[in-house]
Amino acid sequence: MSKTEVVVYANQDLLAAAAAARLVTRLVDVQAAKGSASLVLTGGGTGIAVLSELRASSARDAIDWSRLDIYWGDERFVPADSDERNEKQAREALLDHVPLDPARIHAMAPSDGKFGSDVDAAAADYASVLASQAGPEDHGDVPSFDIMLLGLGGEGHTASVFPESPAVYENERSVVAVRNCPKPPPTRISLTLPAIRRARDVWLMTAGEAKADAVALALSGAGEVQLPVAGARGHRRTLWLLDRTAAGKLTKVYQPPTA
Ligand SMILES: O=C(O)[C@H](O)[C@@H](O)[C@H](O)[C@H](O)COP(=O)(O)O
Repeated sequence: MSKTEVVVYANQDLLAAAAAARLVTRLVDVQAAKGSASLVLTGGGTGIAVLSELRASSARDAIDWSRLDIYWGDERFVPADSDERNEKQAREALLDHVPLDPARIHAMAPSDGKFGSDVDAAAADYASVLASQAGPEDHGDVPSFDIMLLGLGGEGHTASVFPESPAVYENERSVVAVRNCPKPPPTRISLTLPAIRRARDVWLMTAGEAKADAVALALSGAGEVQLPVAGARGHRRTLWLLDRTAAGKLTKVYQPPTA
């Protein structure tokens, strides 16, 4: 039975630093247990800030970078060298500064890659990459990711799955193309909620008052069609890492000690 935990930090900087520290601990434990680990990255300010904090951490090299598989939960369908690309931001924040095995960095295709402007082909290709990485123990065509990092929007999107969008109704495919996305840029590639739920741990990381309603609704049982982040659950654990403002509308159960 999956469990949900909520941890509230005083501010966004502390949230990012603490999430990075948690990543070191969890990835080291997973690698000690099974030799390798898999981490799914997210775009967005908080997600990239966590990677920057991980790069700066004095404990970061306790992780065996050569045995870490990197994936993305979503990607903006833009040219490879665009500053809007999640992969480029992640490389600048962390990936290009640690000794990862390049063959274990599984990026989604850019709009100037081998599929050109065909975002559907690029999404289908990533689905096949996931299928190729899944093993018999995964019982399907998506790996059981050890940790999936996700952000969320004020209206409840996560990855690039937006409320009432075609992606939120997708129950067959693991990866879809997203068009006319309310958050620019408009064309993206995203894991679907069923694929997100293949993760052992889902870590939802967000800060700011603008997210408080979505956080409170998601933690009080909102439906995933209207609030996709409510459907982002790990099959082992769902961990919400928040700053005080994003947690501002939660019940007292989740409020940090007043001291
Ligand atoms: O590619 C993206 O834009 C992200 O995957 C998106 O889901 C992001 O995580 C949220 O919109 C939160 O972004 P902020 O942390 O910047 O609020």
